[in-house]
Amino acid sequence: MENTEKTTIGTDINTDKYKNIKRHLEREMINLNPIQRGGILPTESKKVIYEYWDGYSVCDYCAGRLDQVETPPIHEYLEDASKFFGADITRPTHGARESKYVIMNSVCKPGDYVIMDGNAHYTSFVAAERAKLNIDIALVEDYPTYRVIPEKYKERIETLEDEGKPIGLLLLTHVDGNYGNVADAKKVGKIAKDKGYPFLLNCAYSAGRMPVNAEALNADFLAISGHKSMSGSGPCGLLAISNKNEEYSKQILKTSKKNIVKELEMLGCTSRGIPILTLMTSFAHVIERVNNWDKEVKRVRWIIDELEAVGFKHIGEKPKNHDLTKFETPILDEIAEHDKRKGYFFYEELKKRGIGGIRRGATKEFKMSAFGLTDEQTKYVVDSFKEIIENGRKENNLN
Ligand SMILES: Cc1ncc(COP(=O)(O)O)c(C=O)c1O
Repeated sequence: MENTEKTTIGTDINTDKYKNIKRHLEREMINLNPIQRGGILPTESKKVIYEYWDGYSVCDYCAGRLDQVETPPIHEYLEDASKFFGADITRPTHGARESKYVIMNSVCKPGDYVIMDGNAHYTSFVAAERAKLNIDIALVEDYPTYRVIPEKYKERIETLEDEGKPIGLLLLTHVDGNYGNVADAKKVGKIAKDKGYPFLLNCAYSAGRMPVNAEALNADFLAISGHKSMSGSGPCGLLAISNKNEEYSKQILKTSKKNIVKELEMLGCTSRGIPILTLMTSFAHVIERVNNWDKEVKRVRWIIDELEAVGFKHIGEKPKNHDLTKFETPILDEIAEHDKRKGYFFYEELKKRGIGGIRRGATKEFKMSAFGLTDEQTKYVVDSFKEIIENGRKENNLN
């Protein structure tokens, strides 16, 4: 018989505090945090959220698997995404890290070595650890450039081979999250190809901001972040797969013995609501901005020139090729020493001017991005930095 007894589970929990959660950084502010700039939704995506905000909202017409859904046009979107990324097959995931894990867990065997660059993101390490792989590092250049050295991959392959250690995968961070260096993926891909190892390109900071083509870069797989660089609501991502080596795609897309349409690595289905929907509605916007990447590169180079002239030092490769920029800022540090607000003066002065996304209290160095800002906004940001420095100098009698 059905249990109709009334329960009181959870009724003593005060849930009022969850009812009106406000975003700490106001939406109207200019957000300079590099992880945020490529995930800002265009208006068309914001509007569609109202249609799709229920739980499994994209699954109304599912015939068995997420990537095959025709209404909304997920299947078509994934085919178009493959075209856009120069790949053959694309699957939705929950983010770049999940895409990396899928590859590591399916293409490699436990105990294999994955060779990654010295700028690799922590998510590459945790994905490898979870897949029970060993990690080997291809060192990068020292301070202040930190550029990836493609030849180091060759060296590491040869060393591991000499030591009889099994290599399962080469992984390259296309654009790293500390310096915004754009690695020479094509060269690393060529090394992987010549040596016969699969090559995974972590495109969390590249695909969706700048042109990325798996075939042209000799990449077998692209790990793409929807919320970081494809104007998607988090969490979402894509895994783009080249089908040149069918052995790999067979392993990655292996289906369950019991639930025969469900792909194991996707645990059947991945992104099942708003996130995948926003990837689709933002696609036109993403295509347009990728085709305007040259303007973004010009923008960041201009910012660096302007801010180096007032005492900032840009860290990373020169010339700069990506919007994520790291600065050492000794002048801010000097002002902080004298200002009564100490290290918080910079954050507070920026906030007054409607600018956010720079870490609170950071004055020695910080990362920023102006990706997608208008020219007017870019100038406003740079002028605000200059004004804050000038005022700080004057008020504290610094030269
Ligand atoms: C270089 C790089 N790779 C991967 C990630 C993780 O991306 P996701 O959140 O989509 O897993 C980040 C996040 O900051 C990153 O900077």
